[in-house]
Amino acid sequence: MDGSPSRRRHASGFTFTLRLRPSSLGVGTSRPATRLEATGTAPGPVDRRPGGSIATPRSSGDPTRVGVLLLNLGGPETGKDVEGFLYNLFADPDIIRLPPLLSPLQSLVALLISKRRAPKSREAYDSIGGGSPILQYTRAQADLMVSSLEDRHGIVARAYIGMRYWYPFTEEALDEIRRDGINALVVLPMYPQFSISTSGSSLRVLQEEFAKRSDLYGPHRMFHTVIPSWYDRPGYVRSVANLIRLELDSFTPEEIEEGTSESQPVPRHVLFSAHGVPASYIDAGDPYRDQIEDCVERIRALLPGEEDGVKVHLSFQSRVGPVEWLRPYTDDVLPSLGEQGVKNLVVVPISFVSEHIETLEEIDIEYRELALESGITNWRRTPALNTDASFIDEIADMVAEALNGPSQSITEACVANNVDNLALESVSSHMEISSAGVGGVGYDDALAGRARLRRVTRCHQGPIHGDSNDGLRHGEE
Ligand SMILES: C=CC1=C(C)c2cc3[nH]c(cc4nc(cc5[nH]c(cc1n2)c(C)c5CCC(=O)O)C(CCC(=O)O)=C4C)c(C)c3C=C
Ligand SMILES: [Fe+2]
Repeated sequence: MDGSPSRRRHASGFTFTLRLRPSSLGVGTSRPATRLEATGTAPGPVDRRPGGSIATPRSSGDPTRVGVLLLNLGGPETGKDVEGFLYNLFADPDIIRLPPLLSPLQSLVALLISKRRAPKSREAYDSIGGGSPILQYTRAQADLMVSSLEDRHGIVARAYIGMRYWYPFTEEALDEIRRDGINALVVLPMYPQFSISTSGSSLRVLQEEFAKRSDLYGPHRMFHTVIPSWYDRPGYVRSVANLIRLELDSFTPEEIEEGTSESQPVPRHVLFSAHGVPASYIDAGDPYRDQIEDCVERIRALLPGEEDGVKVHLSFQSRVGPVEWLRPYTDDVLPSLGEQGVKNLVVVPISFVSEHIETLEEIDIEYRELALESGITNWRRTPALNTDASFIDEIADMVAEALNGPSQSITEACVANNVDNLALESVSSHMEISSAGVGGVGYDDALAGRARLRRVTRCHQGPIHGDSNDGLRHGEE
């Protein structure tokens, strides 16, 4: 933006003007800043219309104060956080959804599973230094995005981090947003592809908070818009492709020769390893697998093809518990590639934009070991995008476009992505809970095996989710 007013037309025909003005709202910057200011003039009740852009709440007449809320999963910072973090994760009905009759037991189920899983999980965190780096990376991304937003678009904004399962929780971020008087909020899940279990779950929390306090978060006080997924953004796709090309180029002529045989004419292989979800989520309308496949295809199009000696594969990692997850599983694909004579492999953690336990431990330690045992001798892994400059600019561009383009409310984003289409229907009267056989998501077979997810069509316009757990959340005072 160049400081001159830019006009946008709402789908409904209402026009308002965004103008840049000097301001002191900059975060972490001492130079003269500019403020995105909306100068919508028409009086009236509410100027956020479906499909319209973010504009100033009419009743206040305040200048627009822009906030960007980055949503992420969160992770334990030390070994003693692990059990509480796991409890919060398994208490989330978007991770384990019990049949309605059993939903009062969600906390108990979460308690049993988190207790059982904690030692193994703690060991994994110990192997990467004792805690998750996800918050540090998200903070760095937030700070750099704020600078890029100002440098590239002249938009001064504050960034907030809302984690789903550990500090700083989304509710804390909302407190800050309110204290800072933010009245135009862009909600950006740090998951490129939408899943009901990740972005959907975080949006649910926001929706609940907004519904509880419509006096604070209603459109007369604060407009919001959501960027539900962004796996198809050319800048993001290019950034990932660039990282892969760097790794592909690092194979030496000797390695290329070693990787070329009669049984394996393609010397270099790329394995996109996406976080899995239970297969039943996809049956219930979770767009995640389609978005992963589309994303991989877009990146593949920017890489050398088979004729240039590169072959691309996709698999799914990190499954938990006894239910069927998206296939093929990464731990099946690695041995299979080894059997096919693959020697040179670049693994790409495709659903993550920062390093954490599932890149640093699961891929770098467990899968690497499996690959080497399987005969894949020359192992590479692309780093997560982390603070990659072109990626940071891309998220800043997304935010700028979201502020100026048609808005999408949380409810609209949830409905468009089938959030709340999951409900468990128990097909058994046998509903005992036992920790025996609980291997992860596995509340035991009595629940997992004899219950199935079914598709329901329920589109809430108010609070989209009334059956939250009992309010007990580990980590909270
Ligand atoms: C796209 C990303 C993710 C999806 C989809 C997802 C679904 C999902 N995850 C679990 C269970 C666990 N996830 C855990 C950690 C974890 N998961 C993601 C991302 C996605 N999860 C991240 C970024 C992290 C790491 C956070 C960190 O600490 O760095 C864990 C805890 C680790 C462990 O004990 O293995 C569990 C458990 C389920 C059940 C699920 C879909 C239903
Ligand atoms: Fe996960």
